[in-house]
Amino acid sequence: MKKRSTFSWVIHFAGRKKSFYIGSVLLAIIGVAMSFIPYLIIAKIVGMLLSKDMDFGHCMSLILIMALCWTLRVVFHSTSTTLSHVATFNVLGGIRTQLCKKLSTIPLGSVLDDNSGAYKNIIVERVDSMETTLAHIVPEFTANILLPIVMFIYILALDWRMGLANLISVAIGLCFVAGMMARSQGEFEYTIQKTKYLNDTAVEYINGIEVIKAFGKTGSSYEKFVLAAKEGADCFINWMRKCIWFQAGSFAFTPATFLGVLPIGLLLVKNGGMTPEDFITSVILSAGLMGPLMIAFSYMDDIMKMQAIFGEVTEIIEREDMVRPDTLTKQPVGSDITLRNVRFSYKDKEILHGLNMDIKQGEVNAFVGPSGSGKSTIARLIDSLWDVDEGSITFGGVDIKELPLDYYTSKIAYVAQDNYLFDMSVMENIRLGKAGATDEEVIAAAKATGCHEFILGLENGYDTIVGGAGGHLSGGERQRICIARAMLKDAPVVIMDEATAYTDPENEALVQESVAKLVRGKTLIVIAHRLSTIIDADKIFVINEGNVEAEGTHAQLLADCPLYKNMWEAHTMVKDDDRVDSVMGSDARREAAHA
Ligand SMILES: Nc1ncnc2c1ncn2[C@@H]1O[C@H](COP(=O)(O)OP(=O)(O)OP(=O)(O)O)[C@@H](O)[C@H]1O
Repeated sequence: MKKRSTFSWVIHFAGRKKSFYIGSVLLAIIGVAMSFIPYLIIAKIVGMLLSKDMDFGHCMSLILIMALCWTLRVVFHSTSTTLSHVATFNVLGGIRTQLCKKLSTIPLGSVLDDNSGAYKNIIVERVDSMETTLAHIVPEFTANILLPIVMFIYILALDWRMGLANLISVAIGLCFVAGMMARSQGEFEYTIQKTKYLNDTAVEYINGIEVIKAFGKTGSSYEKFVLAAKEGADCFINWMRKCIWFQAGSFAFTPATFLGVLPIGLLLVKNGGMTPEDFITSVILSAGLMGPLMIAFSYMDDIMKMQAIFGEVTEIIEREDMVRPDTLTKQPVGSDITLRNVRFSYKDKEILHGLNMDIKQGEVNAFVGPSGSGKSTIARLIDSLWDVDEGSITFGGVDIKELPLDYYTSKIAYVAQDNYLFDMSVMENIRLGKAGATDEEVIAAAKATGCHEFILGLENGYDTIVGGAGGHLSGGERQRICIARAMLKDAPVVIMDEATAYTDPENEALVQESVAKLVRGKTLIVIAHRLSTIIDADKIFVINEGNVEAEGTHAQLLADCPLYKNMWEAHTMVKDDDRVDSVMGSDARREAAHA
């Protein structure tokens, strides 16, 4: 992809509001003209005074014109800033929309591999922090750069020597700037990096506060945050320490135009090379020359920060999308899923080593195997959350890479373990399964999965707002709402990551009941953690170290697959232990009651 400059990104994101930026620049230019006129008027009045040719009435009308110019300058400047703000909010909105869109088109792996705090930080805070710079830079920069240029050209036209005399202090100031740049090379990027790390750490700390408290890690996690804050402060102080004297030198000398203008001008007047009126005009204009430029230069830091943020934004935006066609060219027949010689790695570590699987339409399939063997990875590949590195996955005989993403995702409903519910009503959360579904359809899906009664029992029924990540509901309730959402989606294939949590018998029975209703007549792929739930499956795949070690029914595998047999024995033993525990528990209770 062609690399774009920050300017080109701004124009790109401004979309139809880019004309607002153009308008903002034009108004800023008119504002500059309004700022320039008063200087000429002052010079004119001083000239009249010197030539003893002063007409009071004329002077008063000039002063009125000056006042009008100042007023118009404020009007044009404010309008320019307003337009620029409107365009800027469009840019920020555009960036955020594109970032969010991008997160859904790049492989999920590349999103999950990154620190989640970093995404929040960039989408919310970093983008927001550009607002002031971006909104003010157009009018301010235009005015503060253009006005001195116009003034400088005017001085040159009056007397080119006076023009050049202005540059003496600028040259000295620039030497200090060059020294500053040389001393702080690399420091700026490092400071930005550390600040970003600090922000990410802060977001991560807040996100993980529940876990941190639960595991008593407040001290060590807080330490990480404190260390990041200290590093951030240290590198900033170090950077400032290196620059401060050079910065002070440049601030002191650059605006001191009188250092060159006064001696050279006086010499010219003395030798008859310039009239006193021109001298006065040049001095007045020179006095106002550098102030605006210094203001413009003070934006440099912000501009560099903005460029760094655009760098982070474009790094995400330019990531490679999952390659999928826009239109359906090959129509799948049925919904059989076939995996052939599938290989897959997370970064450099190969997890799946040439898998083959046949998942038949309408059957119940289970993936079982030791923890970390690759069950969830296979399910995510089937759900097209990642792309296979080698081999293929077909759906109804067509390679899923040849199917439009929208089409394919409409065929698969994924019920994950850690089901996410958005901070909105139960009704809206279920409706996410099918865009535009009516309330009746949502309620029908909830009834079909046996959730209707418990939803009606919530504080505001279907209008109950569930907190961020569904925090106001129990784990079992969250999962059942997600099952209702999947039901509404009505996809022919359901992938279910069986919950390992919330395994209390009552909830388990309710969830199982909901699942049974959800998958009637559909293909079910269940990642099973409790073998007792899948003994009736049509096909059980035993996954071990990224390979299919065996496949068959429960009875076949018990007879032929030692790994499955061991797992089953371990599972039934745990169940027996549970029973022993509960008996002992009731005995203990009885003893306690007697006591
Ligand atoms: N995003 C990731 N980046 C790097 N490695 C990963 C990632 N996700 C999973 N893995 C690794 O891939 C391997 C397979 O993980 P996977 O989650 O597929 O196993 P699983 O059989 O579903 O395990 P479990 O039963 O414990 O959920 C593990 O070694 C895991 O550490």
